[in-house]
Amino acid sequence: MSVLDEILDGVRADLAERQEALPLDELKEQAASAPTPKDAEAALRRPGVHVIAEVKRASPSKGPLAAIADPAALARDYEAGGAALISVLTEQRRFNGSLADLRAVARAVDTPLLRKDFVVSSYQLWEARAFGASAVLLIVAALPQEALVSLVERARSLGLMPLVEVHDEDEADRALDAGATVVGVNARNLKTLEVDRDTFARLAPRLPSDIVKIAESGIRGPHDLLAYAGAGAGAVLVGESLVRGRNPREAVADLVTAGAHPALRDRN
Ligand SMILES: O=C(O)c1ccccc1NCC(=O)[C@H](O)[C@H](O)COP(=O)(O)O
Repeated sequence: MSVLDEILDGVRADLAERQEALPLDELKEQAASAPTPKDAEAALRRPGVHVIAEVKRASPSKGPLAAIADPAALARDYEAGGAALISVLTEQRRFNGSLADLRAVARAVDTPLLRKDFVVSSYQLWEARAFGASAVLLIVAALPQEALVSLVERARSLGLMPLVEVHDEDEADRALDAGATVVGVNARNLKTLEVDRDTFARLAPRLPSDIVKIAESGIRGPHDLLAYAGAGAGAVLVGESLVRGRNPREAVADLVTAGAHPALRDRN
């Protein structure tokens, strides 16, 4: 069984418990009283190469990364550093995240939030909406095509931007067929967990120019952002190097400064 399959088994079990505890109708009522989602895609389409800063406590590849006792305080640092979006990992078993983290961050910042999880059901989209997200991650490798198409449409109908994540050529084609307009290329192979920073440059030419292209994983600092920018990235998604660093606000600001270089301004 692959790491992704193991994660998905846990996600389905946890989801079944939450669905048992809170029927969909009640969750929909909570979503209806949540604030209107922000326009995450517009934030990514502004000139420059943007930073999506991630609240990430642990990962399958590295184990514990950072305690993050106060995710809201970390998110405020990310916002002060200029992050265009903040990603909050809500998967519990392997990433030690939660929907409570998402809610705490939503109450603390104005920056649009990405719910980063392993979405397999529209119930999780309603949760994302109810807990304050403006965007959701949809991983092509985790979804049959029919489900992907339906979740892309449903996310949009709830006002959430679908960020569709791919790892290879076939998945990139599936993302486009599903109507994705924002595509993340994850350099982390979900079978081996190894990071190959050449993946983005290989897949980017396959994605039309009007697609927002996000380079995900393994970004250590401005030099990686600039390399991804050179290969066509409109944004980078960064977790580990921010949560392990000494000053997340400064680290985000350094990335944002690199992404705002005049040579990169007119590319989106
Ligand atoms: O991070 C992992 O080990 C991982 C393993 C299996 C599935 C997903 C995984 N990570 C999710 C992500 O995509 C990253 O959190 C995100 O791209 C940030 O990556 P990094 O900057 O390398 O922490």
